[in-house]
Amino acid sequence: MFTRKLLTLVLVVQPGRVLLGMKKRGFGAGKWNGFGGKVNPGESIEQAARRELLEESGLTTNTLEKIGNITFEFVGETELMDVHIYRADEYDGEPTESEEMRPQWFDIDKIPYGKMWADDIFWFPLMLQKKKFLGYFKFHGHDVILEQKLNEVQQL
Ligand SMILES: Nc1nc(SCCc2ccccc2)c2[nH]cnc2n1
Repeated sequence: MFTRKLLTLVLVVQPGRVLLGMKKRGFGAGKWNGFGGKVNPGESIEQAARRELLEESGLTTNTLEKIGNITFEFVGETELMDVHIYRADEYDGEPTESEEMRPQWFDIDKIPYGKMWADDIFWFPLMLQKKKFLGYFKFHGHDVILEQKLNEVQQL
């Protein structure tokens, strides 16, 4: 019996570069990732994505575009992670370090996949091409992918 936990992830993309944050603590600590986290009761998923982006990076955006939805299963855990992924092509503010994240811009051809979640190398190219996708990744621990599905879709 699986339950699902709603989570958000926002990638801020500018021509030729993407903003990532080094997660300083908690889930995924030590990996570069987009900005995101939990959806609070009474909050829409999009509102939660905006809130986490502001809390973790200091940025706001008018252009949050839903680009993907990936479900993560971790062997031995009965709670699936239902991650709703957004792309922001514009932003206001300055990337600011928070308790959770240390933001840094990366050239598209220098994205540090070796220091990111192992699934990212599969769907980042779709995200960067503004394609929409649905995915499922089954992890053993935090580093080994046992099974994966990833399909481009026309609408989410
Ligand atoms: N890129 C990526 N991100 C996540 S978790 C993102 C959602 C999240 C969860 C908890 C705190 C903050 C943000 C992943 N999990 C497994 N593979 C993964 N790939």
